Amino acid sequence: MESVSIPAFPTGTILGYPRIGRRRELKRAVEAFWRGDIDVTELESRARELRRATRERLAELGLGRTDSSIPESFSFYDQVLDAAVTVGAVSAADLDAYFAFARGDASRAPLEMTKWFDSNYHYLVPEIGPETEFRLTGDRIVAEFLEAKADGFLTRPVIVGPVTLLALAKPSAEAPDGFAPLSRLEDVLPVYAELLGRLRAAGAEWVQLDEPALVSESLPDTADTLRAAAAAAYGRLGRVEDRPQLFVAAPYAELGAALATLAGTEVEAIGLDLVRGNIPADLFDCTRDALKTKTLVGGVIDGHNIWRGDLAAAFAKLELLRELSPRVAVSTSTSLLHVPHDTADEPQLEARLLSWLAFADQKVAQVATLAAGLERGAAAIRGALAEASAALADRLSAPGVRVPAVRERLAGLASADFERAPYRQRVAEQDAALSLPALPTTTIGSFPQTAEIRRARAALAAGRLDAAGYEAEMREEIRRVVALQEELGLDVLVHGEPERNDMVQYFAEQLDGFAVTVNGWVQSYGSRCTRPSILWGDVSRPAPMTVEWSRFAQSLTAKPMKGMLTGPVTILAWSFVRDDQPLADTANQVALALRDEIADLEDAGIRIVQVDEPALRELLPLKRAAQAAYLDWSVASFRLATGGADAATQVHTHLCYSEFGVVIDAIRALDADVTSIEAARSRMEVVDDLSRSRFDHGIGPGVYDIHSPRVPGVGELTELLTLAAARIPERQLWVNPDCGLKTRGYDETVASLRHVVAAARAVREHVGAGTVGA
Ligand SMILES: CN1c2c(nc(N)[nH]c2=O)NC[C@@H]1CNc1ccc(C(=O)N[C@@H](CCC(=O)N[C@@H](CCC(=O)N[C@@H](CCC(=O)O)C(=O)O)C(=O)O)C(=O)O)cc1
Ligand SMILES: N[C@@H](CCS)C(=O)O
Ligand SMILES: [Zn+2]
Repeated sequence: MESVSIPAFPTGTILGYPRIGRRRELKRAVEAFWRGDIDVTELESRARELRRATRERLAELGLGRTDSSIPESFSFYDQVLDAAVTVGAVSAADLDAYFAFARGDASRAPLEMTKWFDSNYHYLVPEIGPETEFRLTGDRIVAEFLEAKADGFLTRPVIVGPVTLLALAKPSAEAPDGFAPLSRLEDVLPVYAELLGRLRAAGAEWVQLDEPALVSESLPDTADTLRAAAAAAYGRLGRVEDRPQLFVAAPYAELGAALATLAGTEVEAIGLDLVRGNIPADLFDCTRDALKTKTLVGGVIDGHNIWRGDLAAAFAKLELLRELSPRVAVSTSTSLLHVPHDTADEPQLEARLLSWLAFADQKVAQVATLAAGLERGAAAIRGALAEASAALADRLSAPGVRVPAVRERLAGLASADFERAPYRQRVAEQDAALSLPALPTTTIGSFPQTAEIRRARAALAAGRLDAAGYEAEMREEIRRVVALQEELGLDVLVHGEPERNDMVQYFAEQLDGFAVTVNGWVQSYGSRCTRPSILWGDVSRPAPMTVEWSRFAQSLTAKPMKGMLTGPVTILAWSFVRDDQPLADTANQVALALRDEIADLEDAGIRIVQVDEPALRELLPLKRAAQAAYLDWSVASFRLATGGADAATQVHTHLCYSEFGVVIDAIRALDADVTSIEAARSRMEVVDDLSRSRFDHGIGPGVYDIHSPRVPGVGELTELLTLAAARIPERQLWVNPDCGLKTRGYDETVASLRHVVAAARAVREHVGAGTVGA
């Protein structure tokens, strides 16, 4: 390519934008399509309108219309599934087939879903084996580029890069033991090459390839293997003739040694996460020389959090980056997928708090400001930098940010506050208090959140229903759920969590130090969204949060009713958390609030309390060097939350949505009396990990996957339970689904739980007869 014809990388850009829609238009459209209320033409038309509105909005906020600065990052469900479809690893001829991979249908189970790096976004895990045939099958990425072009935009197509796609895939059922999907790199590269050619032919000047796998040390492939793959991939793609310029983005952590690898390839631009990572200082001369020819895209605006932040410091990082290359651009550290659209949608928040925040649209504007600084010099943006600094100073010193009583209580903690009575003593006291059968059956907490429940909550918020009316409806629901569980024959009951909009937001709404949003939706997976709360100040509990619901539920049954709390790590993981003090301190503040709640639950006669920590694995740092310290404080905060519980109170915890092998020791260190854990999709693999680590507390490996409407048969449940019973001593084994039932309907829930109880009874008889594992 002639150097004169190379289009420059835009000075300011973002790695991606929320795609669910400012008012969750995409959620409503795809769910309407799934229900059969709209047809595919209507779905496509609504999606097109959403993409059009997004481009217009981004241009309005300061990104260029025709300079490739607007990323084309739409997806109907998930970007990993999209990339797998594009290269033919998953063959989905139409949207029905596409959604079937995500949600399952009569003929197939859904693809596995797991956490996207250390975020609360979940991607679908493609299955790739030696038999997978790669060919360019999906053309949506080209079509969306052309659609934008027809609207007068020159956008930048975005796709998950080949290394990350393969590194995140799992071996197909046909693959031999030890097979690594990344071994198919050479076969998938021609497809990416062909795609690049098509995009160039369509007029694309830059393409963004997302390669977050390159920053992770937590994937099955080692960092060395991933780097070698990147060298091969971008060596090969760099040589494609007549292609767009390549922008390889590496969000979520520091690129480290992989920066030198990318520098040694033909890619034209490299995206660095400068929120999580630093500008490398110890580079070899050859890398320094190579980087001088690249555009370095500094991800200095945090895509993962909602603070307005220190804009002057961000600009200083860009200036430092200029020492490595004369071509520097500004970007977000990650896609803005993880943050809500616009602070203007939250007029109910205090103006002072609002002035500290930047949601996606404010971050785009920040990018535009810093780009102006890069182009015209710091003086041109001095005012904006000073305003951001003033807001930051205000945040750090505002009332409520540091509350002396909270700090004194934390400072007074002793090691005994993190310890319960010895486990053997607890077992004896709990056995006497609870008299449970062998292999007790239970559920994880939530029962289906029906349309009626959500309507009642919406009516309460709109003032169409008063608090007493709302409470009466929730009590009625709890009555129904308790009666149902009695009828099903479950042993440990739950109240069903109908009163909770979300397992984190519900608590945030009642704790001091948090604010919650009304429209701050963030995609968690597919059409499912959450409104992460904003943890801005010192946390304390003005009043009990769950006690009256649990007391009421317990009054309806003689069986033990589990109190249900969300643990400190998960409350942090699924909120936007203050960044002015160590997470460990914030976690302990939340833990103390939960500790008081547990004491109140005990006083109300609750004998089992579950403290959910599904996000324990999610927050694990991607870099190994940081993992031990994280596990120390996260485990400590759980122990602080539960450490005040009486020996006779049975403390449960629940974990889901991740690979747990790497945190097995931490799970043991939580010292929960019973741990329920996702296991069905991996056919109880986690049970092996646990028994290898000599886990001797109670364990409830989930026996069926609640992510699918499919009702598991008694036979398969019995088989899975038998597998578990062969590895876990009878006194330890509990029987439960993988996770809460809030996203399921009642028909499948009742049928599934009936089968679970039947399977537990069948296996109990075998265990009693001593035949399991024989
Ligand atoms: C368990 N998981 C969770 C994660 N993160 C959380 N913060 N919470 C979780 O439970 N991460 C890991 C997993 C998987 N992730 C999710 C995420 C989201 C859902 C889910 O079911 N989300 C619901 C929204 C839940 C909610 O906030 N409900 C509110 C508002 C409901 C609503 O939309 N109301 C309508 C009006 C209703 C009517 O009139 O009919 C409206 O506002 O327009 C509530 O119940 O009050 C979702 O639908 O996306 C599950 C797992
Ligand atoms: N108690 C919660 C845990 C979800 S991870 C529920 O049942 O929905
Ligand atoms: Zn769960």
